[in-house]
Amino acid sequence: MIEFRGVTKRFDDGTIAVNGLDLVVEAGTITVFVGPSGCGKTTSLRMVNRMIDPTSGTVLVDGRDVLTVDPPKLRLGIGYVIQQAGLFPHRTVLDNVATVPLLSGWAKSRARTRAAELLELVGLPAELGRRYPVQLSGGQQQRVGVARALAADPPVLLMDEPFSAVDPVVREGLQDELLRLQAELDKTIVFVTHDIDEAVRIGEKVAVFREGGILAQYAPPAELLSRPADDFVAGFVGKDRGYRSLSFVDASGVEVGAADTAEASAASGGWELLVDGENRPQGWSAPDGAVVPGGSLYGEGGPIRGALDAALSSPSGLGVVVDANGRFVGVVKAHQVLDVIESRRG
Ligand SMILES: Nc1ncnc2c1ncn2[C@@H]1O[C@H](COP(=O)(O)OP(=O)(O)OP(=O)(O)O)[C@@H](O)[C@H]1O
Repeated sequence: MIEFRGVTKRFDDGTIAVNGLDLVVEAGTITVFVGPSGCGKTTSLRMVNRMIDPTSGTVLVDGRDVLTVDPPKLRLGIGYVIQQAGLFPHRTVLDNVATVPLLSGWAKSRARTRAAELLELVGLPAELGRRYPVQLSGGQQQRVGVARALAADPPVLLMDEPFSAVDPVVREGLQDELLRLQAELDKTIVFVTHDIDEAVRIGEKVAVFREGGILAQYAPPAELLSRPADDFVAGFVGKDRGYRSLSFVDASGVEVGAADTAEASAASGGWELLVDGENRPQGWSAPDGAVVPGGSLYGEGGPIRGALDAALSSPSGLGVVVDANGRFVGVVKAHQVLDVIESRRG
């Protein structure tokens, strides 16, 4: 657990970067610090591993005031990942990952074996270990940065805009990878970003900072979207928040209709779903016989947002529901989904 108690940071030039921060990061969770530029996210993060010390107040890691722990010792238990990975350019990927174990006194062969395991853990092929950082893509470098931070198996991981230098598609892949890793490793992670979509996607709790280093709201993502504390947070979480909040609502109660393609056709004014030999949707046949691409597919059991999107994006107006193997299960209509949302308003 990480705890900020009345933490303020005033730099020598008088800038107040963090102002009276009170916040608890629960062990084994991903907490995201988000907010506009200059609102104190990085300063708050760096007070955890003592790259910056507070002017007043206390930061505790597992109940210990960090000011009572020697910084090098403290940092052995706290992995740190930064934007563009911050890898050592003249060391191979494997040696980059082995850095911390070597610093902790491990024998070289053991450190390298561990480094190889970590590359596998973050989804990189072993042969990349022999390359130098410049010979990797941005996304691969970020994975190496994560592997390096995990090398000493620290209980705490600090991540400062780790994925912001890569394009949106790679970024989403890295976010998924982080969520997968976290399900396995159960670290206490603090993740800084200025991207609210990234924050609500990966955070179990999200701290929204405002200018002047003030905490505006600290809540689970669903609550931020459905009940922003004030106009600043509402503005920051942005447009479409009603729709986006459906990402956190389950779809129980939405009836999936007509599990066969012929019936789907009857219900849709001549539109017919096309499936392959494995019953996987391939698009629609329009009433005039033209073949058109399908809309988004809704994976059974997913959040209700996916069901609504499938219906809205389908050329026939029938959202296509598939099982975990991508096989056709049935169809949903937008009004059915909306009826369920309405009925839950209570
Ligand atoms: N060493 C320093 N001396 C003086 N002011 C500083 C120093 N470091 C940061 N600041 C100021 O403190 C404030 C908070 O900075 P910080 O880097 O924590 O913000 P941030 O929210 O992480 O911003 P960004 O998203 O742009 O990285 C800013 O106004 C910044 O200019």
